[in-house]
Amino acid sequence: MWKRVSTLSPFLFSSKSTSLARAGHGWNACGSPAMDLPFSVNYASSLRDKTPFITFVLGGPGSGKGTQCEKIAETFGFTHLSAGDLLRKEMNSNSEERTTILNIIQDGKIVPSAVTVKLIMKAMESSDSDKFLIDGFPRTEENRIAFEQIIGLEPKAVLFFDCPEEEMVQRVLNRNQGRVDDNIDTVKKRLKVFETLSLPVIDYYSKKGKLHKINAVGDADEIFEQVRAVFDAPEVTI
Ligand SMILES: Nc1ncnc2c1ncn2[C@@H]1O[C@H](COP(=O)(O)OP(=O)(O)OP(=O)(O)O)[C@@H](O)[C@H]1O
Ligand SMILES: Nc1ccn([C@H]2C[C@H](O)[C@@H](COP(=O)(O)O)O2)c(=O)n1
Ligand SMILES: [Mg+2]
Repeated sequence: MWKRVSTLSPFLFSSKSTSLARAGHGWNACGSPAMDLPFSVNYASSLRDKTPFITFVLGGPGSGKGTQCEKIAETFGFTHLSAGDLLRKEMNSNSEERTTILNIIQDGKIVPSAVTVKLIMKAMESSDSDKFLIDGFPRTEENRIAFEQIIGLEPKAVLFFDCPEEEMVQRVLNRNQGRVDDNIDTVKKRLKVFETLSLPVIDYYSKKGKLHKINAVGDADEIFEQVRAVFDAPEVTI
């Protein structure tokens, strides 16, 4: 059963739109926690009524999150939402936030949570699914807290793809999908951000007993067998 973790603050129910300028209040691109959400949303309550099955998918850059999410979605019927893909789509739109998002991604940093959570929530709201894989989120404690405050739900399970840095670097540099952050300078920065800001989130879910650590080295199909065991286990009833 889903646990509702917080009462939404009154300011979540006004009708203002978001902008990175407003998001700048109380938040920063490096992920320092701030509790005072800078924008307003009014669609979280319908999401909470759906009480969807949420799995967060974590791991460093190039650890194979996207690759494994595709297999999980196909096998177990989850809807795959990649936070990075949602941000790239926003970056390539005529959104007033596109340049700021581009600069943050190119610099290997983390986009303010207000922006990312809003994109995830919109995607969840516009889907009929009740099972979501949220790939690459939460990347920071700030991300995690913002999701809890705005959506009021916790993940049922958290996957962590554990991969050595050298392997991640090689995979990213060989990816060849034209991503602005697939270069050695940005990858080094992303690895540092992963270590300083994302590992504490992984530690948080480990302490809560929700973390499933997957050895992300080897053939993608072999890795998926470890993932399959997680979703086949009786304690993770989908
Ligand atoms: N087990 C694997 N062995 C070798 N290469 C892999 C493996 N899994 C994925 N790859 C390749 O490594 C690259 C990175 O994989 P993927 O995009 O799934 O990682 P990611 O964790 O989503 O990365 P990012 O956080 O940068 O989005 C891709 O080119 C993918 O095809
Ligand atoms: N929660 C997130 C997820 C992603 N981003 C930004 C910064 C990442 O380097 C970039 C690419 O994400 P990926 O496709 O690797 O998951 O997108 C973020 O700021 N916050
Ligand atoms: Mg990815």
